Amino acid sequence: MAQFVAPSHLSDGLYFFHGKRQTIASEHTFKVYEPHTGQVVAHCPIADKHSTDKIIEAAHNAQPKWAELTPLERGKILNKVADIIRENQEALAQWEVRTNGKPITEARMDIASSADTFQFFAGVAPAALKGDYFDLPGPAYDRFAYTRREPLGVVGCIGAWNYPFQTCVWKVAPALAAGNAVVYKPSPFAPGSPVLLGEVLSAAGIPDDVYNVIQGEADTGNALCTNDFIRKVSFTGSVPTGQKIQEACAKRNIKPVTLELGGKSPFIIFDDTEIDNAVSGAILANFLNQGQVCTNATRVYVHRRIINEFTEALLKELEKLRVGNPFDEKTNVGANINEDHLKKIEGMVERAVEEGAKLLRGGKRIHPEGFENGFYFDPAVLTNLTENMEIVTDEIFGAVMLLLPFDHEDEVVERANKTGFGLASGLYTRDLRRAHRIAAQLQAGTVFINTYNDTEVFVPFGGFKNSGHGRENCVETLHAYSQVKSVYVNTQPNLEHHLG
Ligand SMILES: NC(=O)c1ccc[n+]([C@@H]2O[C@H](COP(=O)([O-])OP(=O)(O)OC[C@H]3O[C@@H](n4cnc5c(N)ncnc54)[C@H](O)[C@@H]3O)[C@@H](O)[C@H]2O)c1
Ligand SMILES: C[N+](C)(C)CCCC=O
Repeated sequence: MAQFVAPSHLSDGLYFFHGKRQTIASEHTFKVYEPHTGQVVAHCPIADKHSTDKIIEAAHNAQPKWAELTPLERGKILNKVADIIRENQEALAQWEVRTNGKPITEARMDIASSADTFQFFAGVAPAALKGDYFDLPGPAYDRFAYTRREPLGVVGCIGAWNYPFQTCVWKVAPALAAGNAVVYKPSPFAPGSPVLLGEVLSAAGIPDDVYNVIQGEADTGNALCTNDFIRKVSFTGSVPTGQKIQEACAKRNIKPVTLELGGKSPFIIFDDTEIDNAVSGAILANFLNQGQVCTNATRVYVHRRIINEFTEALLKELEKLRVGNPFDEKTNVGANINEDHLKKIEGMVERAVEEGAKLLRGGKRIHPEGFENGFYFDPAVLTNLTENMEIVTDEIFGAVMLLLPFDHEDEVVERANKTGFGLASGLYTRDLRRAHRIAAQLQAGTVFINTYNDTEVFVPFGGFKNSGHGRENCVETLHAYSQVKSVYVNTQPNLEHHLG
């Protein structure tokens, strides 16, 4: 068992199988960028169907031995994974910054919570992966039934780029705890983190081929979804890709899918709110991770009576915002994932302004000193918006806050729910009865009251409506990575009885 040592480079060896980092031969590659410098740091080979199938087959062969361990035995190994992640928190966080461009202070939180995720599933699996017992007619010791919770086999996971390490862990920890093998395909925009996790898992004692990483784009993802050995797919990404994945999985073996998709969350601020608290909440709901957060609440509804006061306090607070070098402890906003994404955000802001929106700050690419080629965007605040503008209806996935006035509770709830998405929502008020009344009406998988973007590994996370189905981060997740078998028992077989 090799000890985990954080690598000095990730320019090759971006695959993980047979228990170690590997590379493969391929005619096609994609470029890997370092967002904070804008430099190309690797050319990663793309896995075609043949390479994908081979790695999945090895996972299929390795899985039964892993499944033979009891959940407690697997849990002991997963607890070691948590320990190794904690021991290497700083090195892993530094890699997360290089991979994604986020501020180091946020990357440290992602890594710490990933350790908690392994510890949580290691601890709950022995109690959660249990069966039931049922009496049947006759003496209880003659006829009874029981259920067993069994792993699915090999689980295919496909990840997004905004939380590369954490997204991977949210899938891999419960899948492994439930006795499955995993084949993970990261986003080509952030391919390194799952490979580092592979080295951590091996150092903790996960058997070879139980955890694997393949690389590629849509075709590789599709090859994973349509492989017969894959018994479930867990996906994090956009709604259109989620639709394609659900369709591919339905056509090939009716694979169950967990879909963690996009959002367009509302954030409602009532006029009884402490303005400074609401300002902090709105900043957290919009500019965390450069705004590239699925739960982000770009639609900030502010009661008309306080909107001027709120806007003034917000703009004053944002004067302190530091955008730039993500390794600097004082930086609040780092680099966006890539140039295309940055242009997409800029384009949405430009079109909104053309449609009549007023830009109160930011909204443009900037070139911080020393990092001129990195993908930096000055967070935007827009007002003078209408509900049917593209920027108000579509997911931006960038640091753009939209200020929308409202007058009445019923009106704002209706406007908040007027979206196909349903991932998250938030509200700020001192009136707790109103807070819970609205929480019950908001059509979203998570509601934040006087807070935003909290995540705990034991609290379910997932979407309503087009934001997906299935949950991560809770005991029930183990059920999504296992299946129930019912066993009927007759301890007194009596053939005569059955023939009448
Ligand atoms: N709900 C959540 O937990 C959550 C978390 C993070 C991001 N997201 C969402 O993810 C989106 C941003 O991420 P993205 O740009 O990486 O999303 P994306 O849908 O473009 O890509 C996600 C992944 O799917 C792969 N892929 C693309 N086409 C595929 C296909 N046809 N078959 C199989 N795989 C395919 C990509 O290579 C990538 O690994 C946003 O919409 C965001 O809200 C959701
Ligand atoms: C940890 N957060 C901030 C809730 C992000 C969850 C993953 C969504 O992008």
